[in-house]
Amino acid sequence: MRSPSLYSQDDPITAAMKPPVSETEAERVIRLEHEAEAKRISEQIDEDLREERERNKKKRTDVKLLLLGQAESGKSTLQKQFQLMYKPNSIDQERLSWRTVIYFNVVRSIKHILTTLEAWDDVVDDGDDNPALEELTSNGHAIASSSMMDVDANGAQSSSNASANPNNAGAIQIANLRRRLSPLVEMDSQLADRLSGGISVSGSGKGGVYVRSGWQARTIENAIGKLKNKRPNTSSEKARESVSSELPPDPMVEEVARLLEAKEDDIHELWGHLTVKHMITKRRLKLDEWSEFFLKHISRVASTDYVPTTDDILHARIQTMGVAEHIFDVTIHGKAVTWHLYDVGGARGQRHSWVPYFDDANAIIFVAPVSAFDQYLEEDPRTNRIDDSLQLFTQICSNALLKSVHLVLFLNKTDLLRSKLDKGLKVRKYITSFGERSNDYETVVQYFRAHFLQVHRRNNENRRVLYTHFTSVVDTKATQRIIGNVRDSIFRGYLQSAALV
Ligand SMILES: Nc1nc2c(ncn2[C@@H]2O[C@H](COP(=O)(O)OP(=O)(O)OP(=O)(O)O)[C@@H](O)[C@H]2O)c(=O)[nH]1
Ligand SMILES: [Mg+2]
Repeated sequence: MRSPSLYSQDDPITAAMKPPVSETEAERVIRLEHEAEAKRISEQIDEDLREERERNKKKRTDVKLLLLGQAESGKSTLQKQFQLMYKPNSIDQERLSWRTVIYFNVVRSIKHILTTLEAWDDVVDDGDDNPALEELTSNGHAIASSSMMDVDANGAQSSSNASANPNNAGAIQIANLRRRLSPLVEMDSQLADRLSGGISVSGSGKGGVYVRSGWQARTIENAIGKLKNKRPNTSSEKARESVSSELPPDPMVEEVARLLEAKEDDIHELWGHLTVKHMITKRRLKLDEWSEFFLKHISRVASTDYVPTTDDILHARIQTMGVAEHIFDVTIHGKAVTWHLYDVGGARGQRHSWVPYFDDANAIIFVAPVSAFDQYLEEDPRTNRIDDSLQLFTQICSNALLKSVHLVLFLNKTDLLRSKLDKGLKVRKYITSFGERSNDYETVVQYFRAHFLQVHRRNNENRRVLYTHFTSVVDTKATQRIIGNVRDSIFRGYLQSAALV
């Protein structure tokens, strides 16, 4: 028996496909139409399959990088550095939306200063340190924020504090400043609402404001436009115009800008006031790094045509809620690689949202702020921040889902550590195990590094390498160099593991 060939007349398929002998012209046209449609569908399927193959191929060159670490460790700031390096235009596009955050940072800082001063009756009494009050303000922004409520609800209380010390000129000056600054301070909750989109998250310590991924796009719609109809005559006006929009300005944000300009002298006076300086020296008033940064630059920030600089954006503070994905196309040694950067919220209440991202992560940068040896968690004021970082790092190193992930450790905020040590802060006062070691920068960073290395060693069944870097992620030049190194080493590790699959 002959086996049927493709051309064989006996081939049942060919036979079935053959047009009937009695086919009319009209039937022939319909048949050809059907055949053309079938061909189109078949080609479409082929094309879909080809695209899917392409997508899968691309997927294989996608690198997933998680930024992990406690709140305020610097993850989002590091993400901004990636953005500056690989998508610089996007920073320009969202530049104006950072104005709202920076205004919020300034208003919150002023509120925090005034509240803390009020807790001390607006005076520094060198001879009479009240241990109860010291306890109240030294350890807790949370405590400070609860007394903030009293100020808001009862503004008159501030002047009564001053009248209780009628001979104290400083207290009267501060009471007057509090009264004059109150319209600005009262904008705090509206700014918070604008940024969080009205969502409040419990357990955010000092009343922190969380933003979800994509908040820039939402706030930028409200933040642009003020000078739209004016001819640009300064570089900042030009910068505003470069972000074109037909959307109207946000009257609330413009009101804050107007108040800041009107109150600039008062803010200067408060920031330079002797009582404030004394409170800082005596560590009764603890200011966050971004508070100091923006209060030092208040003349610039308070000007009506203020446009945040890149340095301002790197110093701005807004808490991340959940997990924000950022995608960058990076060419490494001539190969196009898509990087997915996951910037997570680091507060304890946010950490549960990290786990779904562990499954297919290629690499982790764990960010630990080494300057935080004298600081405690917002969420739990009994836990020292370095302790929390070490505990969290232990969990990451020992997590079974992450056991083959490339691991990088950033010992961050080294600039702030240096300045704290220069001011004479003693590590052993907060970390007793530091003992009698020398309190200089090199000894301190190596001491902290050794602790992280020990955690890694004890949780390292797979003998994976830990890459450590001392960083200050607000320093663009240094950070971008480190990002380049990290990128290459992650990619090398990625290629090796891909080759094993
Ligand atoms: N001086 C200095 N400031 C830093 C450094 N790293 C971060 N900061 C500042 O610290 C603040 C907190 O940084 P973020 O990047 O928002 O912290 P985060 O880890 O994203 O915090 P969450 O989103 O709450 O988890 C910001 O105001 C940053 O500008 C640093 O190395 N040096
Ligand atoms: Mg963040």
